[in-house]
Amino acid sequence: MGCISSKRAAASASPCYEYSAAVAGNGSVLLEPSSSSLKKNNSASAASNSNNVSRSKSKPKSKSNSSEFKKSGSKREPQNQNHRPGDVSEDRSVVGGRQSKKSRKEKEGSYHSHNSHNGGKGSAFSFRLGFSSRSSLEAEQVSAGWPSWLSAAAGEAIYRWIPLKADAYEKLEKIGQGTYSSVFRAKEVETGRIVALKKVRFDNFQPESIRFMAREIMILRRLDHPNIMKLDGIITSRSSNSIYLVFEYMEHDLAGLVASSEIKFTDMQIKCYMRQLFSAVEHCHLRGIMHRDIKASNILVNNEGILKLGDFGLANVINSKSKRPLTSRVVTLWYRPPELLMGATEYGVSVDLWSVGCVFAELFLGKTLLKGRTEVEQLHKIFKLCGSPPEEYWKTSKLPHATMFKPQYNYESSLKERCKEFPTTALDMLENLLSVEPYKRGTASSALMSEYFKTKPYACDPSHLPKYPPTKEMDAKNREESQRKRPGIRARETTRKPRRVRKALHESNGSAKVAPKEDGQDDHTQSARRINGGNPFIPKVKGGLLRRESNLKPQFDTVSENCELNASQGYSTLSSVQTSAASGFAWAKRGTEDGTKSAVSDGSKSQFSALDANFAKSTFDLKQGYRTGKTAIRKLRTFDTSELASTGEPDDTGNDMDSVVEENRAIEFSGPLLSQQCGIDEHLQRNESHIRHVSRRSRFEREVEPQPLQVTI
Ligand SMILES: Nc1ncnc2c1ncn2[C@@H]1O[C@H](COP(=O)(O)OP(=O)(O)OP(=O)(O)O)[C@@H](O)[C@H]1O
Repeated sequence: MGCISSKRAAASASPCYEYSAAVAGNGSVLLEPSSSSLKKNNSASAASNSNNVSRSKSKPKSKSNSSEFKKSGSKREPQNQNHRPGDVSEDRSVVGGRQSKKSRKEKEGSYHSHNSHNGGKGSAFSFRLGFSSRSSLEAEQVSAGWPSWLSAAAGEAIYRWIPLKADAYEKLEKIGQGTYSSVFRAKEVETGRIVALKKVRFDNFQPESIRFMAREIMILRRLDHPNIMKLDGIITSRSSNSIYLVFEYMEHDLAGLVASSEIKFTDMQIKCYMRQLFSAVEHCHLRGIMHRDIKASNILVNNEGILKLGDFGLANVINSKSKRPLTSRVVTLWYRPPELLMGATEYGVSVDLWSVGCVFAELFLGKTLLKGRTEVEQLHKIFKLCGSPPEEYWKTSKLPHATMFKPQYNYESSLKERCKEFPTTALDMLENLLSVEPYKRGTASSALMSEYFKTKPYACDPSHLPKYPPTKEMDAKNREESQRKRPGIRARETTRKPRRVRKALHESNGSAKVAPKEDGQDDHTQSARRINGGNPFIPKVKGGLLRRESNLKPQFDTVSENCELNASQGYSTLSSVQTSAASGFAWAKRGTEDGTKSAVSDGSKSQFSALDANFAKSTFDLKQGYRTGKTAIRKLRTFDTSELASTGEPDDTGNDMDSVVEENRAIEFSGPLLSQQCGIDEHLQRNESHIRHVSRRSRFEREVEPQPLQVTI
């Protein structure tokens, strides 16, 4: 296929790529160096080694070396928790030698300590490695300064790079918290440049979790576009169980901007952001990558108005030839397309277009478009907004759970009504993006060529966007927290909104993800704390049914299994709760793991009892969660390896990450998907107040617990 060159691409300064190259890139991800380059590498690393050794010997171990990072003047500077004594000065390969550019070039041969961005077809990343064995590659990488655990599990991801030096950065404050990472602002000592350090931690050096991270790195290295976050390099330590990914620093994320009450985007500004976002998505898709977690908080914006798509932790390579099923447990719930909610295991880039549609609407509305609290509710909201698909769709659908989710009544789309304030061309584009049928969503390229971008008011130039005060999702959260701590406000707010529930979830969870939220609340502070599988609050009943969830990332599934165990111990009666196939939606319960089919109880009554049980169990889990949650997280904070597990080793296509769906996965319902006539809203409200009550009580219990005395030695 020819080169994609258009005014649009030029306008966005997007490089010109061949589609065929992108797709061909899917499979071959490795590099074949010539034997001479191999020799060069060997001698380079030997040189690098001796250099490191002599440096570590000559450099006396000082106190400040006890932290991997240079000490910041700021008192708030977080210390590296994973530091072990001797990390820096005793272990020569703890941090690789990142000398001045010139000497580095001389000494390292073909290694790069930062992103070389040779982007496009010629990427070093996209050839085959010629090492005689994995162990020789490992030896090579270890001598270049990489820890062996990383090289063993993710050699390809770090191929031809050397680690960056930790003490080349001064770590400043924490700026973001993700599911499995913390993000810090930091200063590059030599240049004063501000960067973002994403700390990714692994428990017990599990190869699967390392390979998940490796996939993110490999994908980031494959991408090279002004609207996609650039990975500058990796800081690692031989002994620590974490690494830092170094990114350029971005002042804002869209979640924070949208949440700010002072910011209301104009049409031109929205168009400017959307053009940049579509350009980023187009680049990913042309390079054979689907992001699978597009949401406002993963879209970063700097003070120059440049938007960059970040967080490729769930991204995957598109492999149209592969018959391997994909996991449907991707994309944050509010941005998750209907086919994934219905369990699709074969899907493509159109999942991203749905998410982009949700972000698009959010920019206009100033709040999240579809805020389901459970997968079922999310799908219900989608059908109510976008219309339920025609009969033909259900007849021909191969989606695993399609028959279960088919609504009894057809819904007409209410999108026009809900978005009546939008410009016509924007609404047309939104209708395409939010098509329940994926093929109707078009492509990022077609969106960029749509009438929306061709009509006035045109997109403004990024440099004309206003300079915003700090508005990260985390800033918004902090603002909310400090507001809440102010006396007077606290009492009022706690009676108005069940925040305590979410806080409890947050705390018991151990990671900053929660929660169902109520209309009118700040969406994005919620999204950072959304419900996830690690939350003991989630009522997942063994053997089948209910769960109040879930925009979890797949890596946390195992955590919820642990919680499921806790729950089932004390609340086993709930496992017999049945759902109904009778009204509202055609329910069926999938066989449990041992293959038994559940009986289907009758009538709408059981629908409600399922929902009641769900919420009742939530309260149980909430209490239980305080006790078990943290241990559960600690023990089982591991990745859902379903996409990694099938092969273990990379296959020829390099697409080993992309595979097996959770077999035997119990279908998790949060209650039946009811039509509005069934009064689900009132029911949810009732349950909500029940949760509120329990959370208040449990908080009260916690508060009256005696606090341990502080002992000063
Ligand atoms: N380069 C950056 N510059 C500034 N802030 C950043 C940068 N990268 C990430 N952040 C902040 O950190 C937050 C979390 O980062 P990121 O999404 O990459 O982590 P994650 O663990 O994958 O998160 P999640 O689970 O929410 O997807 C972002 O929402 C953003 O606010």
